[in-house]
Amino acid sequence: MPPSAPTLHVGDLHKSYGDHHVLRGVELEVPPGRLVGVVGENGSGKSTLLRILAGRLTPDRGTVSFPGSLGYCPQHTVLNPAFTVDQHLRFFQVAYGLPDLERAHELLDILNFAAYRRHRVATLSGGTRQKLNLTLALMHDPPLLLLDEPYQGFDWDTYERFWDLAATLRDQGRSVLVISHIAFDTARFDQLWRLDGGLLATGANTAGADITGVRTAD
Ligand SMILES: Nc1ncnc2c1ncn2[C@@H]1O[C@H](COP(=O)(O)OP(=O)(O)OP(=O)(O)O)[C@@H](O)[C@H]1O
Repeated sequence: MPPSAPTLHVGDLHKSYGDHHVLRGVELEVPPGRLVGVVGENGSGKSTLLRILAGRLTPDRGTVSFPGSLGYCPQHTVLNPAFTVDQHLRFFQVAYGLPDLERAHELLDILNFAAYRRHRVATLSGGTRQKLNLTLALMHDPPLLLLDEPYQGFDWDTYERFWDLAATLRDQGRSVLVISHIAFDTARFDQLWRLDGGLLATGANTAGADITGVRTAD
């Protein structure tokens, strides 16, 4: 594969719920080493799009292709309250076929929740559950990351750590797609897309300047 080939390619994606046509021909390419944002109003279809890209939902029409594996951090955590953080890591280690948990433990340190390793999920705060949710999406170091508002409930320090982590992954050549609601997040992205009327359009930052293509010189 040539280095400039997109990690993710999405063509003419359509999805309806009954007669509610949510996605109406979404086109998207995400190259390696790019941190891409998707913004849009509540109900515009952002989570629907990400769930389709992650293979959790079948589109009515269209294509999604990417080489290799992906990491998906859904908006709502899918954790088992009866199990500890460590037990979740071990389940996912088996599922991903990882030889060790070195990267997972690194992520626990980066996201600052290593102290909770032996705690059951039922006893964790919402923000700490979300840290585990994100760790489970990243621990196998996939080339493509699909993150649906991954910092919900994070304190400010962890929120900043998340963006440092996302930038590091981008710099290491990963493709990172983040759904965001927060207007001031938009400056963090190399490329910004807005989901509106079922279509993706190039976005604008809060100052109104088009930031799409900031890192697209390659
Ligand atoms: N399973 C479903 N059945 C019927 N309608 C659905 C279903 N899932 C989503 N929808 C509808 O599809 C539209 C898009 O929903 P989606 O959750 O993708 O939007 P979103 O942009 O992620 O919203 P938010 O910003 O509030 O998270 C909404 O009108 C929602 O009510």
